[in-house]
Amino acid sequence: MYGPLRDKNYDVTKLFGQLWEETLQQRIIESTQNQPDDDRVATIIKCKIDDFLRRFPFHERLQLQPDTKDNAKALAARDLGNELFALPMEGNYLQALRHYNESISYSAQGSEARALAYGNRSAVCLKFGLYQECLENIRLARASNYPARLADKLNKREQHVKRCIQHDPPVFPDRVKHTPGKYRPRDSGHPAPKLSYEAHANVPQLVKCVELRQDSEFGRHLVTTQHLKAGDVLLIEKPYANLLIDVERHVRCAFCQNEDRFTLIPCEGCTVTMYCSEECRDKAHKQYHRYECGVLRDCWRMIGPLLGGMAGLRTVATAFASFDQDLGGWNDHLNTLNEMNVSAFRMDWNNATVSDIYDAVHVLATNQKRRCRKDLAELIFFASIVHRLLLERTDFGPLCESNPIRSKLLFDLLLRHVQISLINKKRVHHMEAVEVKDGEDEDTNEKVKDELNDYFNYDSEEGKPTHFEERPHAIAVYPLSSMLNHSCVPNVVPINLLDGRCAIVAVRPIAAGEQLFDNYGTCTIRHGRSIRGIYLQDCYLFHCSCGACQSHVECAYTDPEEANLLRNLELLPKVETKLLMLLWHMNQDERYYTKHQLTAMQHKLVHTLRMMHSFSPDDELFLVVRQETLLF
Ligand SMILES: C[S@@+](CC[C@H](N)C(=O)[O-])C[C@H]1O[C@@H](n2cnc3c(N)ncnc32)[C@H](O)[C@@H]1O
Repeated sequence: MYGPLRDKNYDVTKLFGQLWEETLQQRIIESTQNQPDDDRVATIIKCKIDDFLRRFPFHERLQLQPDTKDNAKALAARDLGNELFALPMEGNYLQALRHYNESISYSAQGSEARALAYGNRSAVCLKFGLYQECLENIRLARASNYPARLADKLNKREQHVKRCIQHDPPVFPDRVKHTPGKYRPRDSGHPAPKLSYEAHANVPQLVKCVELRQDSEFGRHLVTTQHLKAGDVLLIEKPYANLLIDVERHVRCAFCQNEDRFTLIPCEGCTVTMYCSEECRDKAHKQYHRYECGVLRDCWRMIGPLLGGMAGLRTVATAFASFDQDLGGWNDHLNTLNEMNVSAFRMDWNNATVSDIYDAVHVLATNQKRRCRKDLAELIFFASIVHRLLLERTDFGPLCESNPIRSKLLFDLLLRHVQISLINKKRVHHMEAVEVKDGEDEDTNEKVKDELNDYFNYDSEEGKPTHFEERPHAIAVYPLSSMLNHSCVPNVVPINLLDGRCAIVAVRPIAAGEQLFDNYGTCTIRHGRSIRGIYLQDCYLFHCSCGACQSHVECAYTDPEEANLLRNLELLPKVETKLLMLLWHMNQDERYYTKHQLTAMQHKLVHTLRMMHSFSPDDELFLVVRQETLLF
C-alpha cells in the first residue's frame, strides 16, 4: 500500500500504446505525413489528440479522481500498521511506521483517525528509544482531537517517556539538540566542497576554466580550457526544480528532503506529501505545491516509464508561482524572448531575477524535433491529460477559463518541461547502508559485483561489514549542469550535497581542451554496448560515440596494482585520508586513463565523495534502527 504510487494497471503509456494501435496511429500519421515543419507537426498532433480526448472517457480508463482526505482509508492503513506492530518480528516496527504515516496522510485535519495514527507513531518512537520524537507525536495526537476514552494510555506513555529522559542516558546522544517537528539543516560532518579554481565573475557557481561550446555533433557542451585533476570541484549549483520520488513520501520531507520519518506531518490538501515541519510545508506551498497538490497523486499513478518527466510538472508550478501567477505577463515575456540569446553561462547570476533563472531552464534541450511521431504523440497525450486535470482541480482553472491563450500557454509549458525534464533531469542520491542479497542487481556483471563489494565494504563498529550504496530519493533539473553531455566512461560526476545543491567533480585527470562528460545512468560496468546504445537512443535520442562505444574490446575493470591499493585503503579508518590517498594515486603524472575503460579507482573516488557529502551522520540512526536495537 505504501510502495510506489505508480500503478501498472493505469499506466498512461500503456493506454496510449493501445489507442495508438487502435485509432491514433492512422489519424496522426495520415495528417502529418507530408508536413515538413516540425512545429506544425506538433500542433496537428495536439489537435488530433484534443479531438480524440473530447469523446474518450480517459477519467474512467485511468481511474482519475480528485485526491481527497479519507478517514476510512486512514483507519485501514492504521490497522495494517497495527498488525505489523503486533508481530514480534524484526523490521516490523519500521514497516508499521510507514503504514502509520500513510494513515496520517489520508486522515482529515483534526480527525480522530489522525490522532490515533500519531498515537501509534509515538509507540513506535518509544520502541526505538526516540523519546523527544515520542513526545512530539503525543503533542500532535492531542492537538488533533485524541479521544478522551484513550487519553489515559497516552498520558501513561508520556509519563514513562519523561521518566526515561530524566533517568536513562539518551539512546541517541547526538540527537539531543534536535527539536522534532522543526526544520534542521543537515550536516555531513565534512566541510562543504568549494570550487577548486577561480570562479567566473558572472557565474560564481562555476570555475572560470569551464566554457560552454556548441557544435553539430554534441550540441551545447562544456569544455575545460585548462588541465584538471581528479577531485577538482568545477560547479556547485542549486536545482531549479527538485521532486521527491513517490516511494520516499513516508520517509523524507517533500521540501528539504531530510529523512524525518518519525515526525512527518501531512499536506492538508493531498494524500501524497509530507513535511518535516510547518516551515517546510509553508515554503513548499508558496513556492509550487499549491499548483500541483490536486493532481500529484494521479500523475504519479499514471506516469509509468515517463517518471523522469514528473519534474516538468514541478518546473511549471515553480515558475508559475515565481511569476506571481501572472500567466498573461509570462506569455508576453516568452513572446519577446529570443531563445538563441539566453544562456545560463552568459547571464549575470549575481543580479539574476527569478525570470532570468527561469529563462535559463526554458531554453534547455527538449529534443522535440528528434522524436518520432509516436513518441511525440505519447508525450502530447500525457501533457493533454495533465493539462485537463490542472484546469479541473487547481487555480489554473479560473485563470484559463474562457482564455484560450493562457490555456494554450499552460499546455505548451507542460509539454516543453516534461520533455526538458526527461532528458535533463538528474537523480538526487544519498548514501544508505544496505544489505547486499544474492541475486540482487542482476544487470551488473557478477565478477564486477564481487569486486565492487570487496572494495566498498566499510567496517562498522562491530566489525561486521556494512555496505553503503547510493540510493536515489529525488529527481532534479539544474540550469548549468544540464549542459553536460553523456559518456559511458564519464570524466565528471555529480555529488549531491545535503543542502540540496549539486557539485560537479572531476573523477579522472582531464586535459585542457577536453569535453566534460557526465553519465546518464548507463556505464560500462552496468551494461554492455548494445544495451547502452538502445537506452541512450530511446531515452536521450542520440548515438553515443564515446571511447567505450567505439571500442569493440570488452572492458577490463581493474588492474592488479589498483586492486591492491584499494584493499589497502580499506585499512584506513578515516574517509578524508582515503580520499587523499586516492587523489594522490590518480593524479600521478604518468598515470594513463584509457577512453574506453572505467576503473575501480574512479568508482572508489565517487563512493568516497558521496560518503563525505551525500551521507548524513543523522542517518546513522537508521543503521542502528535497522539492526533492531530495540529497547522494549
Ligand atoms: C542534458 S542535454 C545535454 C546538453 C545538450 N547537448 C544541449 O545542447 O542542450 C542531453 C542531450 O544532449 C545530447 N547529447 C548528450 N550526450 C551526447 C553525446 N555524447 N553525443 C551527442 N549528443 C549528446 C542528446 O541530445 C541528449 O538528449
